[in-house]
Amino acid sequence: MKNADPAEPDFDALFAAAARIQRQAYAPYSRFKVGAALLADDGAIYVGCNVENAAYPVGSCAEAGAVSAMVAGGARVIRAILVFGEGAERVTPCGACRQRIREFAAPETPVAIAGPEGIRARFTLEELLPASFGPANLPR
Ligand SMILES: O=c1ccn([C@H]2C[C@H](O)[C@@H](CO)O2)c(=O)[nH]1
Repeated sequence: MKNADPAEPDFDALFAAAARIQRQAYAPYSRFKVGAALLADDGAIYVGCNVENAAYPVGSCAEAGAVSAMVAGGARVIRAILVFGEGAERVTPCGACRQRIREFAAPETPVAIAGPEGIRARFTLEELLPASFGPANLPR
C-alpha cells in the first residue's frame, strides 16, 4: 500500500513535484538542472529550481527557491524535503542550503536525494549538518 503510515511524508508526491520543477531550471552555465520539493506544516508542497546568472555567484539553488516559496506561502516548518538532480552522483544540498533548511526544520527532518530512477538516499538534516547553529542559539 502506498504511503500507509500517515506520519510518513508522501515521498512519491515530493518526487513528482521535484522532477516536474527540475525541468524549469535556468542553468545555461552549468547545464545542471536541479529541482527541490518540500512538504510544509500546512500540508502543501513548495517547489524550487536552480536559477543561474551570468554573474556566476549570484545564481541560486533549487533548495533556496523552495524555502523562499514556503515562506512566501505563509508556512514556517519543513516536514520533509527532496532534491532531484540528474547524473550518476547524488545531489545533496550544498552547505549554504543545509543551513537554509536548518532554519525551518528539525534535526530528524528527512532530506531525500533523488535521480530520474527514484530516491537514491535518505538522510536526516542532523546527518547532513551536525552540531548546527540555529534560531535557538541566538539570545532572545
Ligand atoms: O543541491 C544542489 C546542488 C547544486 N545546485 C545547482 C547550483 C548550480 O546552479 C548547479 C551546479 O552546481 O546546480 C542546486 O540547485 N542544488
